Amino acid sequence: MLLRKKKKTGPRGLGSLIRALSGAGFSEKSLEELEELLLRSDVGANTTQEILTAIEQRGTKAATGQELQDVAAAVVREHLRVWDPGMISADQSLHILLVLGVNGVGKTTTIAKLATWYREQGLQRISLAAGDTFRAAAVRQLQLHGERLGIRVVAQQDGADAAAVLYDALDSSVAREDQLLITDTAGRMHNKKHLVEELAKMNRIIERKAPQARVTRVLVLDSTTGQNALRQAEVFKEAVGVDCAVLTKYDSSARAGIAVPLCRNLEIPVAFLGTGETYADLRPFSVEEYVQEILA
Ligand SMILES: Nc1nc2c(ncn2[C@@H]2O[C@H](COP(=O)(O)OP(=O)(O)OP(=O)(O)O)[C@@H](O)[C@H]2O)c(=O)[nH]1
Repeated sequence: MLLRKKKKTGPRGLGSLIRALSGAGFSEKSLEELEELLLRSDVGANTTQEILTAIEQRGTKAATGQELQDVAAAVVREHLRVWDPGMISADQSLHILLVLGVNGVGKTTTIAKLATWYREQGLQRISLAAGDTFRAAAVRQLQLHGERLGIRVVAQQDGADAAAVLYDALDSSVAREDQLLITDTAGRMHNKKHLVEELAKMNRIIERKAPQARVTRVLVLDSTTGQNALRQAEVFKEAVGVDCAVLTKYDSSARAGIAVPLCRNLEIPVAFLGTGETYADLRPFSVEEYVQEILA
């Protein structure tokens, strides 16, 4: 695990398709092809239409390929939102990341990557809490990451109450003066009532144990799953609220456009992109880089 680095594939061909519309390259067929590729890349129907309209308004006859690409880039750029990971820094007191997401999206790996990233930013006291007690394997997996990274993991026996894990973790995090506590949560999205109750319970415990702590709800989404990921975001946002998202498997997604509808339709800013399977494969979300890559 966490050894292979996957090749980047990209959505892609979007940029060359747009550039090729310039001058004599324009045809209804090539415009349709572009529409299809935009939709397949998951940027969303409204943004797809906006890009097509902007290109037509710019006029494909006179514009260079690069100018058409710039027009498309401007549309995409306008909708993107960033959550600044620098909001958590070494000179602040306890910040709690509640990590949300359904099983299989890369949640556990992302927690390990976040811990690695923040440690590299100079945070010295970081703990992890194995709050996905619904799945025994998730607890073990987090413990393994913690052992490999030399980062403390608070866990209880299988089937323990997630809130009890957080209770313990907060006790020790406050005592150790942790700067960051990253808490896994169970991702049973199909049971919205349970999701709400679990998060409400966690919030009450934080309120009681660490009222000064700042809390950020991070939703982990698998960027290869397109509309599914958006649906998950919708449910989590409605049930418990979401402050920012991490999009995993960006490296292996041919359609990584979901940051656009995520920001645009659900108003969830993106914090990081997961770019591979090693601990170092986490990149703060940059609008410019993303726009360049989507339209490469
Ligand atoms: N290529 C790639 N793989 C990733 C990324 N993030 C996670 N993975 C892989 O995705 C798989 C699932 O990741 P986990 O962290 O186990 O996912 P989880 O959400 O805890 O899901 P379960 O453990 O299946 O419930 C693992 O094989 C990870 O190595 C990423 O950004 N890029």
